[in-house]
Amino acid sequence: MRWSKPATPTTPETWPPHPPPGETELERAVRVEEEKEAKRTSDAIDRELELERVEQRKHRHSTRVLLLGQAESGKSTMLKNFQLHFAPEAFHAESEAWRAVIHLNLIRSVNFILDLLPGGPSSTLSELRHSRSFSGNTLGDADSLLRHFRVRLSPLRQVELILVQRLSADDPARTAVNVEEATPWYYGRASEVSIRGGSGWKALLRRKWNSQMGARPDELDKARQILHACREDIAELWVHPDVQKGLEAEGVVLRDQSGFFVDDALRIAAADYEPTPLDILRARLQTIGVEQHIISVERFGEPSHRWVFYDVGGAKGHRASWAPFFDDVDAILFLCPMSGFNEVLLEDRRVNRLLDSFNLWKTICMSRLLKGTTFILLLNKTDLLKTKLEAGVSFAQYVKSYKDGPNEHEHVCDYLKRKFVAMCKHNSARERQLHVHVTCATDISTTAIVINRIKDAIVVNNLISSDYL
Ligand SMILES: Nc1nc2c(ncn2[C@@H]2O[C@H](COP(=O)(O)OP(=O)(O)OP(=O)(O)O)[C@@H](O)[C@H]2O)c(=O)[nH]1
Ligand SMILES: [Mg+2]
Repeated sequence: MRWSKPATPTTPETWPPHPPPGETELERAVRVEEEKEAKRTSDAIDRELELERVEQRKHRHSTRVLLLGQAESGKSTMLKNFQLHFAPEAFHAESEAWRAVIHLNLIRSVNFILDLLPGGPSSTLSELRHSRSFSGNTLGDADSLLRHFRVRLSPLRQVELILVQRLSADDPARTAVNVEEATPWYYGRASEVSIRGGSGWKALLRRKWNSQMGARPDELDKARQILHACREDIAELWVHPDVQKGLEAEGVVLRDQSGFFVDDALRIAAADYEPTPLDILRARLQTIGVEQHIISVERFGEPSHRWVFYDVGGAKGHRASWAPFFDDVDAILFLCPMSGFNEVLLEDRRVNRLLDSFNLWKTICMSRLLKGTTFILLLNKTDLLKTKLEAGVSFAQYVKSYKDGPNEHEHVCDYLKRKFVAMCKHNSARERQLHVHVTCATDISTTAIVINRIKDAIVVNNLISSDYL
């Protein structure tokens, strides 16, 4: 907020003014009180102005970027890439915290499988049908196999509880039970991992145990030991033909879901597991609300440049909290997951993902607050788009305006690029800087190239708008 100081009634040399001649005792008391009040107001405004100046001095070398896009478009993953690129030491220092998220991703997938298959709490009315078709084994065989895994892997429920408690320990309102409420539960999906509050949870996992945290000092170690003891069973469960058939019968492709680590269970559940940068990029942690992340560029012998990122929750219920951040950013990074053309939103299963991205983009372009802001559009998840098209999923079947365009990756990317650029032109109040990149946010080396281009585009644009160029 900007303050302007009200004009003082006299020049500073004559402040406070001389007492008027013939002033009574009462008039004097009133005048002195008024002068005191005026001084208090003036001092308060001076303090505000000074604070603002300090803030401006501090932020002179900051670039502020707002990440926008629907849930699971890859915003937080792109942010991790910026961290890895600009501040690799800080990125690596956080890998221990990410280990807990990766373990939780893995455990939730396993518990999801056990709950979904016949006999589990989430199995549906079709249970009987699937039990019968469960591998062509007799009903008894299938039942006893699943019972065997459920018993062997039951300690994972406790590990899940410990990790959730530990990750959400700074937020008393969010317990292991209501942490689930952040995302609507959907029958065919493993539940989300979501924690409110920026990067505070990372510090929590590093910090030594204290009595308020609710987890005993050895509990994280214990959780890792239990997971380690279960790893052979997890791997066995996953490759078992009955389990694969059961998931297929339910129409669940677990590999396509965010935070899928079951293929790597033996490595990830190993006692000495250290997450790789790629593991960290693949870890899924749903963003709740708006998180501010400050990245200080690690460069020796140069003054540090700061990047301030606002990473938002993309699900429909979180979008109302985006607008207050619109008027104070240098660039918008908008992500559209191209592979979503044949998917629906998790929070509203009537809405196609690509259509939702189009509508969001249109709304952002039309925003008056953003009329002068540089836009960077990332057409993300290009790898998944390619896999889908190569597997024969028809783009034109879902996007009617594509008509009889070739079902090839390059053509589809080109089409989407043209479509987004045209929407931007059509809906922006005035001409704006728009940079478009096709990305795979889980590919570190290609994303590094894109990040350098983004950096150049934002820096040049800032120089232009500050009249340096
Ligand atoms: N294969 C593939 N996976 C990706 C890509 N980009 C992101 N992901 C994965 O997609 C999942 C979701 O990404 P996030 O970055 O958490 O999505 P988000 O936009 O921050 O989602 P919200 O926080 O819910 O708004 C993560 O597990 C990522 O690893 C990509 O280009 N290719
Ligand atoms: Mg996110």
